[in-house]
Amino acid sequence: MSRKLHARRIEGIDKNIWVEFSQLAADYKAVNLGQGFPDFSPPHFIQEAFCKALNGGFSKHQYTRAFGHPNLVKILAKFFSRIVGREIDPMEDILVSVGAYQALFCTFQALIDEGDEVIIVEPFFDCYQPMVMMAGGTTCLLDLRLKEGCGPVLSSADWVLSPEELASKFSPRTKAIVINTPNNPLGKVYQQEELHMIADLCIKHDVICISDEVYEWLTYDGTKHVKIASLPGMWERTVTIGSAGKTFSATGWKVGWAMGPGHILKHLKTVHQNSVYHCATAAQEAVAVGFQREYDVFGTEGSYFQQLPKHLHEKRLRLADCLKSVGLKPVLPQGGYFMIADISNLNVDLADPSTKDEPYDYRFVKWLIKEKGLATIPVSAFFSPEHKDEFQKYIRFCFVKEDSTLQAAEDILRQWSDSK
Ligand SMILES: Cc1ncc(COP(=O)(O)O)c(CNOCC(=O)O)c1O
Repeated sequence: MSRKLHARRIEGIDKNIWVEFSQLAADYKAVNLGQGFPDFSPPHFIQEAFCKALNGGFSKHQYTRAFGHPNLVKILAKFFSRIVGREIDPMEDILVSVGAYQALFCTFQALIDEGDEVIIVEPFFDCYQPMVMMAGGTTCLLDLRLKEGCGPVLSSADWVLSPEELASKFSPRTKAIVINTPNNPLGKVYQQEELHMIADLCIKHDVICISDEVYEWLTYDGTKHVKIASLPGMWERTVTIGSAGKTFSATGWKVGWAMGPGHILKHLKTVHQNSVYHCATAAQEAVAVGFQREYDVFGTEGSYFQQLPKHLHEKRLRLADCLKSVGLKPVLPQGGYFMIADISNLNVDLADPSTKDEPYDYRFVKWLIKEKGLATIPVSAFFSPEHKDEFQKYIRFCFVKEDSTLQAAEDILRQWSDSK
């Protein structure tokens, strides 16, 4: 066929970090600290809820309400009304999606037009920029910067927004700003004053805030997660993105949601009903049961939302100690699943000719997979093409893994370090 096949909207966004590196990790049977998914099962109560749904009669095997299974949207509204301090309408203010990915896609497709600018804070979860481009928008990039006078052990809190630089990115063409807190890959948790700074500018310039909060329950050392939608004047202009996969360690179920005022959500629903239309009924029922349980035990030791961060806290410190012991410089995350580490101290002969034109961190990660059998993710993948070169000396480790997996990774790193 001689005619051009692909649509203009997908030009330049065909490469995907997850497709490339997950395949490489599988091909080399590497210990996988790469893609962000637990290598353990969801908690029993939600597995049992899924089994009960599957054996709960025909209706859980058939279509349910397009914008979200009634049991799920009702408990999501009830649960998060208590968090944001306002009444959330389950039928108007929530769209259940195929993971947070689809909630993000519906948001950009529904709200961004040709010529609209979207402010994205770097480093960012890689799909934001391609999704803005597919919607016809333009990205306006803003870097988190390492603040002056950081201590010897870096924390994600050391990366901050410049108030002046942030303000300078807002223009009459700015339609939205995307924030992700806790942040992937850095693990930064935006503090109240930073969120107020963003909120003030959104209100001043009449801009939508898209707040990706999929790691909302995973904060450490007493760090508090604040929902920007709960700040004065922000509910009306914020789309909050959530993920049952990250909330209940069930990434394969692909249940997520967008939450916000009905006058915005109605447009996301238009995209949803003209694309995916519907999410898995049984999985939604199981997530609804999970949230009802968590509603009943919220804030107590029995809550999974308390237990998981406690469980991951130890893993996070153990990984940081291991990385430091082999000459890497970890950045301790305030939240999330991931820890980045500076690899600039390591002199490795990256002789593989097949990767010579790739960024240094890509080449290093491929070498680590192929030669040492350990999978991680290059952090320049979380930067725009325009800024990739400035951030090629970090790699990302995922620590939401069984202790045996972390031990296997440590053994590889220590053997390598001893042999240098
Ligand atoms: C910030 C963020 N938003 C959204 C999502 C997607 O969430 P869901 O799985 O619910 O679609 C993810 C999942 N990331 O997983 C890939 C990785 O970083 O290793 C995410 O990190």
